Amino acid sequence: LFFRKPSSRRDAHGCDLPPSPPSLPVIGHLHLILSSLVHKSFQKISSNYGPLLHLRIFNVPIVLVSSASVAYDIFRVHDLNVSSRGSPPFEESLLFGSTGFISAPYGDYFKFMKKHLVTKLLGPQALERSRLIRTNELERFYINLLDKATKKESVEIGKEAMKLSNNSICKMIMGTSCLEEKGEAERVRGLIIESFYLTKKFFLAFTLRGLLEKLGISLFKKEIMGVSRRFDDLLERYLREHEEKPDNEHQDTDMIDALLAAYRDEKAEYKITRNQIKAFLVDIFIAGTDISALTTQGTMAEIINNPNIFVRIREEIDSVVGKSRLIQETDLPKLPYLQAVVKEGLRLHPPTPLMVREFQEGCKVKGFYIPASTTLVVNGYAVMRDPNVWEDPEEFKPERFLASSRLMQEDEIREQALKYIAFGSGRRGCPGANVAYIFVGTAIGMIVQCFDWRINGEKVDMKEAIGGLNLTLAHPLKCTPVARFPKPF
Ligand code: HEM
Repeated sequence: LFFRKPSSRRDAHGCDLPPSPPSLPVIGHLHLILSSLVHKSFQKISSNYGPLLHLRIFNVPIVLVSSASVAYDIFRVHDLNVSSRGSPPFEESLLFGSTGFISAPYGDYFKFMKKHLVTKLLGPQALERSRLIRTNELERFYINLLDKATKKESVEIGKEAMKLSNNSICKMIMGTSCLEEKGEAERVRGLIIESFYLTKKFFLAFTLRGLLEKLGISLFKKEIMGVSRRFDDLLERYLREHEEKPDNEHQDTDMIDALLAAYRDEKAEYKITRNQIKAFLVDIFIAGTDISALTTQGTMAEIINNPNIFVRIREEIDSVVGKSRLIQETDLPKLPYLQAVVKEGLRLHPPTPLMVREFQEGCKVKGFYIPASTTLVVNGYAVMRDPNVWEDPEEFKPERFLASSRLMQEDEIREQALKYIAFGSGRRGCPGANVAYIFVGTAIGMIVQCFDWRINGEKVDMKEAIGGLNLTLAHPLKCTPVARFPKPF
């Protein structure tokens, strides 16, 4: 009586919806994903029923994708159709609101902001301009660990790595001086941490927004607006300071200058609002800081559990960098094994295991019909552990990412590339991948180059948990550094 097969809905050409596991009345498939590790529940469903499924949570239709081959078909043929994420439930909030960048539909506002994001912050030339900021922050990270080593104190790798990425991003966006004087980076970090505690609630409100709107309920609005207001105070103060700088201090190369100029210019190519600038900054802080730190933590945990990998990274760094200076980001291209280790860390422990989009129009995928407004969930965790395309998918084997000598057809290369989907794909793929590789690569490089590590017990416990919406270790990695060199660099 309770389980029912979904009615087979078809399009005008007689095409079926993708297959669907048995569902319950009213709640649909909710009971199948109630565990705290939703990506694992999704992975289990797809290993039982297939890599392309149609699910329903209450009245919300979802298409779940769990293989490289289906992800390839979607991003190759339907990328534009899935380049929006659906409108968020809180219009006026800077945090998770509709003025944000991450939730913006693929259109003029999104393209305008993305152009500035790439040219002024995350593109290769912008990254070259801000290199000194990251070099100084890496040095600070090193000095801090050295201090802990002298005092024989343990550190939480995730927390320390978060300081590194947060300080770097804040300074890349907001400049060095104002931050150091007033401790603004600390304040931003506090707000980001609070935001992470709210992401799960936001996701629930987002998924059920249609139903909640009909019932006149605005779930979690008060808490989310509270954090939004505090972000607003901080960013408004910062924008005003930026506007009040004497003209000769404006270099006109920084992203905020360019956005404020567009805000003031009546004839700008896109007329942005002040709220849009602030919501955009909130999104960059949230997207860029904790996720890089979680990657550093997960990857370091694997390295500590695999001492032979630790030794091989150190040997590579010693042969390229030597023993008389600290690793720098310009060394990374000459350190292929270290890069492979970071990629393997992201494959096994993707901090954002689920990617959520929305089909704007009805379409066909692998011969199945997908109606317009269906939510798309790509389970990157399952794709990157798919036994059909990865050898020993559960093992930490960085060598798999070292250049292969086999020549592949262009299509095969793209399909193979989509089996590694840690940064998503297509127009809405992560624009921060390059800087993320720098943060994680230099952090891990320095940690291995300069310190040995002691842990409590034989092995790091790799049990997973979800913090906010991100995948993390259930027990934060705590270990004690032992300085390798008698004198600091
Ligand atoms: C290891 C670190 C990181 C990982 C694993 C990661 C992963 C991702 C993923 C999976 C997405 C969704 C992509 C999709 O829907 O296809 C995303 C989006 C995004 N990421 Fe990252 N990211 C990282 C670091 C960063 C950094 C450092 C920044 C910026 C400073 C950043 C900025 C963004 C932005 C703005 C978006 C939204 C893009 C859009 O909506 O078009 N990310 N990221």
